[in-house]
Amino acid sequence: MPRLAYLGPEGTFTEEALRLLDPTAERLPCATVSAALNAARTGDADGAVVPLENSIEGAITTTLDEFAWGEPLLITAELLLPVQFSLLARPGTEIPHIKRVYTHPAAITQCRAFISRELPDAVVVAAPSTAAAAQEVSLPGSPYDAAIAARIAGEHYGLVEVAGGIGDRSDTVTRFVKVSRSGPLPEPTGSDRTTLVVFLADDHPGALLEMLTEFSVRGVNLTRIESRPTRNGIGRYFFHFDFEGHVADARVGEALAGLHRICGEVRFLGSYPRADGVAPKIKRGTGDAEFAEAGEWLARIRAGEL
Ligand SMILES: O=C(O)C(=O)Cc1ccccc1
Repeated sequence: MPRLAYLGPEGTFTEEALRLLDPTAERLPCATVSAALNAARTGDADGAVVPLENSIEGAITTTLDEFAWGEPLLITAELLLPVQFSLLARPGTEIPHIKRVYTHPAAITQCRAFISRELPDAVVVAAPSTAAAAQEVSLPGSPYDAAIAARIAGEHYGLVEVAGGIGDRSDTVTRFVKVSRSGPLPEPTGSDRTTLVVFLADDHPGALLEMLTEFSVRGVNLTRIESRPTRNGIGRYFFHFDFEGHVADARVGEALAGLHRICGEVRFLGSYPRADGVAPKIKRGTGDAEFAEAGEWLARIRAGEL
């Protein structure tokens, strides 16, 4: 039974994602995304589950930066989880009494309309996770009056639901990934995604276009691109890419090799099955058989066969 670290404590959305990704895993709650990833790196856990992006705010930048700067990890699975938020408080609390709210930053950005409509005077403070916020609010003498978290977190920590379904949209989705310290890579399924971090060799006009061209000429469809600061002064960025396909696909392998030739550093973060099962549309001339046939043709002319 694998032991998986996750952003805890019990009752986080990440725990729900972990249970869906691996129902039999032993669960190791950690206080932060970094701590969960470190547990996977050191071997305290066999892997970790962390949030990567959501459909309202986009990237969870702590996770992106860990993937770029920390010891390398391999993404082996992803999950899309619809999330519903509740306002949770100690029994007897009513909305007019709520002056200090505690929750994870991703929940703050996804419940903005409710907060400004129902709690216009409340101070909202960032917590390490939604369940950590619920746990803190449950303590007698807590400086917070309410937490925003999953309803189940309220059940864990003895809070009542003051309001439910408080997200700005009912169809908000968070994408989680499962990572491990090393391979093997998941086998290609025909509906896969690959994730990379790419640092430029040097800053010059067209550097981003050159990278995108490596994908474009091989018919590789991007599904996410982010720029993050290199921490080396203003105006210096590196890039995260998600795209359709598996590194075992010829067009993806060739795109990676092309990036490796022209960029400063390419960090491969994994090829894994897509959670939505969508298969890529393979453009004419970019299928595995066409790459193989072209390679054989080139070998023949190099051998002097006319
Ligand atoms: O804090 C949690 O419960 C998490 O798992 C992070 C998070 C927070 C808000 C939406 C989705 C994930």
